Amino acid sequence: MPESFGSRLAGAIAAHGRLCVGIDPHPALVAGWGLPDDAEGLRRFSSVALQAAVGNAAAIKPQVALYERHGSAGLAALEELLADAREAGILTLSDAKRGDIGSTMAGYAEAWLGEGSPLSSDAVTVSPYLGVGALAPALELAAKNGCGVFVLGITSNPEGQRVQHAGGADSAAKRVVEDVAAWNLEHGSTPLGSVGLVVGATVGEDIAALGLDLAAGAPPLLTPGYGAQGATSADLRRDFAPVWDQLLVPASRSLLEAGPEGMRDAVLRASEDLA
Ligand SMILES: O=c1ccn([C@@H]2O[C@H](COP(=O)(O)O)[C@@H](O)[C@H]2O)c(=O)[nH]1
Repeated sequence: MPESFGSRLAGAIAAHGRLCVGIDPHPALVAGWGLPDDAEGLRRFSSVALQAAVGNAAAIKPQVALYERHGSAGLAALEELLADAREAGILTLSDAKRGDIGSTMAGYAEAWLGEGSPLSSDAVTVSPYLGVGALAPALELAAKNGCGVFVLGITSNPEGQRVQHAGGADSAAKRVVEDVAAWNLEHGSTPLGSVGLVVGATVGEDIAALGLDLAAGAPPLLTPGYGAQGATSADLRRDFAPVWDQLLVPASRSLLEAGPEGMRDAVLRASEDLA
């Protein structure tokens, strides 16, 4: 059996800290970096962002949508980034938010977690709207290949609440958290589970309100919202204190806005802020 993703992630956090560098080639950022908004521009953008992250962060998180804008040429740039990151020894978490019925989910799983697949990543984000059970092909392939899956729990955007909080004390979000805990408890949760949750840094106060037990099954917690969306390290320390060791904190625009020359320093500052 390969080393589990939970174990690999815990090792990466111990070695490089809990920052995850988001690589989001928004058109305005690409232009601000003096690059053309085409596949070649994305390639150069990704390469500089990767170099800023290597050795200074636990993982990178490319935002797949922003590569998909350029069709197959954009995805080729993403494939190159993933290969370069693998070569550099930094974990890759592709933010693709995939989700479908089980038989189709198997296709997504092969694409993002399959051994030797062009877009193969260490982990991928998935949506549980069709049921956590429908994600089984991804969870199973991840376990087989030593990869990880991050399931949307409570997201950082204000619009998420209407769906995710639905059900009150037995909310949709709570059921997702419970299903992820059950999977990790059955398949391994030491030092961390290999199935994680996305829990927005901006909605940390909702954890208690919804009665979410984020410690059960030790899911890694990806907490978008730190930086550009307004959440601070103080917010994270207040709301996530009992599960601090499970945190993988992504930041994209707040690092990328520093530009190609300033990005490495921005990464170092954020990493220090989260230490
Ligand atoms: O709940 C969620 C889930 C995913 N995201 C993604 O994270 C980054 C955040 O970027 P910033 O520039 O650091 O705000 C982006 O790729 C989102 O699609 C999220 O924000 N919230």
